[in-house]
Amino acid sequence: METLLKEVGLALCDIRRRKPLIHEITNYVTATDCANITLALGAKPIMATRPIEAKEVITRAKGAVLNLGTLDDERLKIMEKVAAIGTDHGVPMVLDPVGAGSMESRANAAGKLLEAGHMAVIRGNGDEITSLATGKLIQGAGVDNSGKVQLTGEEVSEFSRKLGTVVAVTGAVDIISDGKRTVSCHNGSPLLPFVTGTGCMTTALIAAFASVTDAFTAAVGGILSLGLASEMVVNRDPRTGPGTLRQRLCDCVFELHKDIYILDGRVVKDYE
Ligand SMILES: Nc1ncnc2c1ncn2[C@@H]1O[C@H](COP(=O)(O)OP(=O)(O)OP(=O)(O)O)[C@@H](O)[C@H]1O
Ligand SMILES: Cc1ncsc1CCO
Repeated sequence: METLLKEVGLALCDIRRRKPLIHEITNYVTATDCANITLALGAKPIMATRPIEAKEVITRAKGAVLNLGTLDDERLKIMEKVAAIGTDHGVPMVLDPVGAGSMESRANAAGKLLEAGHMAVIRGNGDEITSLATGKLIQGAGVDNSGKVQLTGEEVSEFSRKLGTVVAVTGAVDIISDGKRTVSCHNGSPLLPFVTGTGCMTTALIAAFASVTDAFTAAVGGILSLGLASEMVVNRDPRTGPGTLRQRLCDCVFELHKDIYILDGRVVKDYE
């Protein structure tokens, strides 16, 4: 585990040295938060959605986010195009299947993107990942984690092999698998679900890490970065509520340093 956490720390240094461009096609609810947290980590976000810009941006990017949060038909077409071109150019892409846990139309859209290109990582909550891997929708779930699905490391590993990508399931405990290695991350704060877009922000951080390291290390790095930053915010001020947490998350991501993962990261090998 020490090696993995050291790799994450080195990847953070690489991001800060190289300042990789990250093409983020995300939703209008959380776009600003995603852009700011990407900058706070050390990468450079660009939110480009005009059809004519798709090729120009994805071919220059070192990583990409495809987030289904506020999807429309035109945006889905652009994402399909970006998924295909990004795959041809070897750009690591992270799919965030927002809402695919409860909406058939979103699950279908996610399926189209998985056909259009190769995703380095799929990051979602338990509802979303279960729906993509099994086709089962979770009744009544919205875009937020319903908490009804508690996946095991074995299941996430199986989903990773089935979907052919690294799968990162977030929640109170996060589980990450590349089908061979599976770990669980135990950092974070119970306040995080009260701030919309913390999943979207995690996905943006994973894409930044994926631009400098392998997909599995990237998923661990993005998740730990958000979790550790949230702990820093809450530990410094016991009166922290959702508004303060949102405001201060970027400050604490900005403060992260290479050794923090090994010092404070709570990561456990889950299943092989
Ligand atoms: N109860 C909790 N305790 C600690 N950390 C949590 C908890 N719930 C979620 N998290 C963390 O919050 C972040 C977002 O995870 P979550 O599963 O809530 O995403 P999401 O449902 O996709 O969010 P959104 O759609 O609002 O972007 C992750 O980094 C996760 O580790
Ligand atoms: C609330 C909400 N609705 C669509 S996207 C989004 C942000 C969290 O994913």
